[in-house]
Amino acid sequence: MKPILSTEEVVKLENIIEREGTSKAELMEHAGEFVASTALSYHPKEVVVLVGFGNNGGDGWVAADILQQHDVHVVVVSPVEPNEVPSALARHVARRTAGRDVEIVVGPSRDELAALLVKADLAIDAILGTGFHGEVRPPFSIWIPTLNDSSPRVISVDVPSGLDSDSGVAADHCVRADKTATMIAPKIGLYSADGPQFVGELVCGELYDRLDEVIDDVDHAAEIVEPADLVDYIEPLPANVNKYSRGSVLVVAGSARYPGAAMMAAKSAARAGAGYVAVAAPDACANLIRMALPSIPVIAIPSDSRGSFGAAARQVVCEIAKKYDCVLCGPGMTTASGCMQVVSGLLELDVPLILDADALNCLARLSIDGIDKTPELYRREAPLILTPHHRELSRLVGDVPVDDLGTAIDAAQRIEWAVGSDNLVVVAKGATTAIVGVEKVLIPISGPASLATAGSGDVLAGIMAGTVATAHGDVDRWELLCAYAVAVHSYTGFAAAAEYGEKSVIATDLIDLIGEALQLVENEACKDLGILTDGEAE
Ligand SMILES: NC(=O)C1=CN([C@@H]2O[C@H](COP(=O)(O)OP(=O)(O)OC[C@H]3O[C@@H](n4cnc5c(N)ncnc54)[C@H](O)[C@@H]3O)[C@@H](O)[C@H]2O)[C@H](O)CC1
Ligand SMILES: [K+]
Repeated sequence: MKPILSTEEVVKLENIIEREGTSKAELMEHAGEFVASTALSYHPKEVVVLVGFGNNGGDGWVAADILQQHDVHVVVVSPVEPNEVPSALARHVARRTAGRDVEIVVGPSRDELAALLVKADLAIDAILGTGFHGEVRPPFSIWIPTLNDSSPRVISVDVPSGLDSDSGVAADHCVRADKTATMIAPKIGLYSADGPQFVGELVCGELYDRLDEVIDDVDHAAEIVEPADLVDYIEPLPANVNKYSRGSVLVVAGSARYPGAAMMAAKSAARAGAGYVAVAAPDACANLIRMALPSIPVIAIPSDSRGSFGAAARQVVCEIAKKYDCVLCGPGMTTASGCMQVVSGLLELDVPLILDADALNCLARLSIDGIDKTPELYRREAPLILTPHHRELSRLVGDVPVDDLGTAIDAAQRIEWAVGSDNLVVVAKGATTAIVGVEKVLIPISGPASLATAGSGDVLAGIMAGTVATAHGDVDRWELLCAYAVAVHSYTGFAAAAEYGEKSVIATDLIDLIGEALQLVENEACKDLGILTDGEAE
């Protein structure tokens, strides 16, 4: 796993590295080398390097120097003369670069800058880095839109200029990068809020060869899960299994209004590998589900007058649920009072439980001012996985706003820390999904925007249930298991976008591609680990 840091932790890490004997000046040299090598991979002939007042600019001055030594024609665009750069570290490298054969343009007008960019085939954005806050001031408020309107490829140094490296909020003017070359470790803002829209492809330069020895001396805002980290969950199906030993799932879901959600979740759980999946649905929609899913037994549960779980549902559902390896509750269920009772009953059972969709809304309603204020509601011995999107997560914590990765992690941690159990995982779904455990935050492989379609969450919940059931409780880290399920869901998105076109994917497409997605995750893991698959070995 690869750590993601807050800006504060990056600064702490720089100080630790300095105490270990590598100065900030040396780190700046390495940062410039990394930017230059990233640029050289495009074989540019004419490069414009835009530098700001601070150390981000310093990285740019170093890169300009190296590129020029590789026979690239370089123009550095600076707001001030090299001698007047305020940061001492950056001033030192600016003067050095100025002493070589590099063209320097100080304080160009908008038109002069545009003319320089027209001639270039690559631009390096070293205007603002982690020191940026607020709104962009002149001259950068003129430079940035001019750069965004120009044609060359753009590499941003550390963060796209104008992006807050912690919140990921983009200022009115923010560089839209093709590639971001970040330093030491990715900053959390690159994944949060507007970050993913501006970052382009992300590459990271470690800058310090003993980074592994010091990286755990600072807190990690999150960790990126790579395919190789998921290898423990990739296992062939043993020959001697039966349908029950493969893992069983009970999907407690559906209503007369939303029977489809139960169907999609159940079918997804089966496609994800569970050998026996059953649905417990209100009798008002049980027949409909039965007809749609011939391979899945459907247990009819007493309904209320509107076709949701009724008052007698809790006892019936809980009696059945005890027998399964995993229970998934919520898709299409509504928040009728019978549903709230079903949720509170399932929470009391000793069975791995996933609460999704309306089960989360029921849970929110069972508390008064956020579930974190009444942890006894959801504290349990058996594993509990909550899979809220941002609105559901906000409701769970008493309507505290949740609208980006940072606020989602904060809200999920409130829920986690109120209970403090290793068996509780909050999968905070969003453009970037965060899997929040009591100690760690994991960022699994993100899927394409095609996944933002109605029913996609039901498919994820089903994949999650199938994954939990097939693990049979033999799980060291529930967060990592959830990361596997999210990765599989992400790959169904890639496979479906390739098959149907990215705008045309609908949730039912994803279900039939779960098998392909399981294989894609396995292939990526093998690639990461340098293991040849059978096909490649032949
Ligand atoms: N992380 C590392 O280990 C390394 C990072 N390096 C690079 O250094 C920058 C951070 O440098 P710093 O000098 O702290 O900040 P910046 O260069 O981002 O900017 C400071 C500069 O910008 C001005 N400024 C701030 N806000 C605004 C605004 N709203 N409008 C206009 N100007 C603004 C401020 O006045 C300062 O002058 C990091 O990102 C890396 O690129 C090291 O080089 C290597 C190690
Ligand atoms: K930058």
